[in-house]
Amino acid sequence: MWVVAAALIAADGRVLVQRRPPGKSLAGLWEFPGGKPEIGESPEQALVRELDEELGIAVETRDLTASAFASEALGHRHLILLLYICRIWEGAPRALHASELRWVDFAELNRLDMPPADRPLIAALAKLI
Ligand SMILES: Nc1nc2c([nH]c(=O)n2[C@H]2C[C@H](O)[C@@H](COP(=O)(O)OP(=O)(O)OP(=O)(O)O)O2)c(=O)[nH]1
Repeated sequence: MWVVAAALIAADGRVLVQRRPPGKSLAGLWEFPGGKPEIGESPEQALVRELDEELGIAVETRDLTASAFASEALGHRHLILLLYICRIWEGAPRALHASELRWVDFAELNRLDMPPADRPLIAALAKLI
């Protein structure tokens, strides 16, 4: 399973995370916004679409910087999670799919309950920003 996700980074260095809603797999855990590419989409096109659907923001593919990936078993599937950094977007993110959004610094990011694939990504992100 391939998933693309974005670390949106605000001017003050905080990162946006969203909470997975009840009824979904991994409900209640915090994640980077994103999702699965559809057939025929590039990873960057998929992420632009997901950020529009999930947060209502407009992002240009050129403003997505490929940054890190994680490879983790997830139940009986195997997840490859591609993380992009994004610092430029239009609009104010709203929780259109998530139960909650939060802008967090790295100390908070490390304390949040996130899926296992996200742990190594946070460590990688800390070195990149
Ligand atoms: N967007 C996102 N997904 C993540 C992260 N970490 C992580 O393990 N995932 C997993 C959760 C989901 O299984 C999958 C993303 O799928 P999705 O959000 O598009 O769809 P979904 O919840 O319906 O997925 P699922 O029920 O098939 O697991 O990737 C993350 O940081 N961001």
